[in-house]
Amino acid sequence: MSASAGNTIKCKAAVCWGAGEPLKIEEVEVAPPKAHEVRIHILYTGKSLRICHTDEYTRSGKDSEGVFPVILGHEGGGIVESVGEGVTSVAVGDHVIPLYTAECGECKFCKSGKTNLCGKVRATQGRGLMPDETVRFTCNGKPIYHFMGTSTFSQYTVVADVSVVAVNPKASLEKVCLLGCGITTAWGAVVKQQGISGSTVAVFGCGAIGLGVISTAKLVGASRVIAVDTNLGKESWAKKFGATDFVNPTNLQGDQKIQDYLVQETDGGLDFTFDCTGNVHVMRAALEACHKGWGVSTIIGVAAAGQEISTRPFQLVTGRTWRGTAFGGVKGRTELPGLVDDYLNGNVKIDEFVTHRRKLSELYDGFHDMHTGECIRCVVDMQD
Ligand SMILES: NC(=O)C1=CN([C@@H]2O[C@H](COP(=O)(O)OP(=O)(O)OC[C@H]3O[C@@H](n4cnc5c(N)ncnc54)[C@H](OP(=O)(O)O)[C@@H]3O)[C@@H](O)[C@H]2O)C=CC1
Ligand SMILES: N[C@@H](CCC(=O)N[C@@H](CSC=O)C(=O)NCC(=O)O)C(=O)O
Ligand SMILES: [Zn+2]
Ligand SMILES: [Zn+2]
Repeated sequence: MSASAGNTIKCKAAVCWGAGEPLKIEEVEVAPPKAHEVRIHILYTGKSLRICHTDEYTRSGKDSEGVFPVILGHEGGGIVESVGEGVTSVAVGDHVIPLYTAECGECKFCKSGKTNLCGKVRATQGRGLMPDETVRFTCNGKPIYHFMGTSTFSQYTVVADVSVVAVNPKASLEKVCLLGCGITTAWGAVVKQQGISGSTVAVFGCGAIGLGVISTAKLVGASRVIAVDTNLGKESWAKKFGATDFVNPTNLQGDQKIQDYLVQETDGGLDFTFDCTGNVHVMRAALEACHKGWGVSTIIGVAAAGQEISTRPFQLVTGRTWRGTAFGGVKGRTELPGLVDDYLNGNVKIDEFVTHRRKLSELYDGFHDMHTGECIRCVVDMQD
């Protein structure tokens, strides 16, 4: 047991006090873990300079589940500081990755074998609470909500035991923290679909998610991988990660739509497409760029509250499939240790995604940097 076990820990965290407000570095109190909870010393947390779009989306007030004040962050790596009663899956000193998609192994979802969407803690998680409907964070006496069951923008966080996995300590947490979201999502979105080997693929949006989809599609043997992005600076990134072609949809002749261009360019459409933008118009284009009879389009991007997708039902009647994925369909506790080993063996790229590093005190600066479009992933050193 560590010396701090059983005591409240005072540490620094980036707190968002209200929708649309900046993050403020504050001293917070982190209560000890209750039964079936784990307190983690977070060493690194990842973000796009967009802080992984999803944190920014909640900060901005566009998330229908957003609650404030809150400690955001969901792509972290750390070391278990203490555990509550009944925790058997991780121990003090383990190197761990918090999981925003829990895996209890016992609920209807987990037992179905059909999905990674565990139901055990999702309802309380969506309300910013621990499973017992209370919070472990306070700041100046005020309770602070949790985020996605992880809250990695704090030097210490508390998570449910079903929401954390121990990984090989030989892997640098500075790198594998990124498996907490983006890279794993992209990897799973590709490897969990049959038939991508030998097929044509189009990837809309070349941030970390899109680049991860491109590199995994290449890895599994896709015959052609077309990257689509409005940001010209992404062409060299897309090619570096394995894209065979790059198209800027704003540079097409006349008023040609990107889906029409792609259908023409690929003799009837793509076998597989992926939306990695979160833009509902792009999602439609990605579906309509699929080949009649068999094309499959996967939505990965998260759209703001109130946004809806649309297309002519004829697109589906004529054999295209529209689907989506959360955390790439990956079951975190079962599969992340293997993915970490794949990284150590050189079979999964992580280092190539890291374009920026920041100190905790600079975490919010990243929100400004995000508008430069130069960042793929930024790793924040939470001790600094
Ligand atoms: N389903 C899941 O489990 C997960 C979903 N996500 C979601 O995935 C999405 C992508 O995340 P991330 O890669 O970090 O985001 P980024 O913002 O880093 O990347 C998105 C890319 O798409 C480009 N883009 C914007 N508009 C268009 C357009 N109309 N056509 C083509 N490209 C466009 C952007 O260009 P520019 O920079 O110039 O705007 C940028 O290059 C987000 O919505 C995120 O919330 C993330 C993780 C997990
Ligand atoms: N609260 C949001 C939900 C946004 C969302 O879809 N999140 C993804 C992960 S995005 C990571 O960067 C996800 O896993 N969804 C499944 C889930 O159970 O939340 C909203 O209400 O829009
Ligand atoms: Zn479950
Ligand atoms: Zn994310």
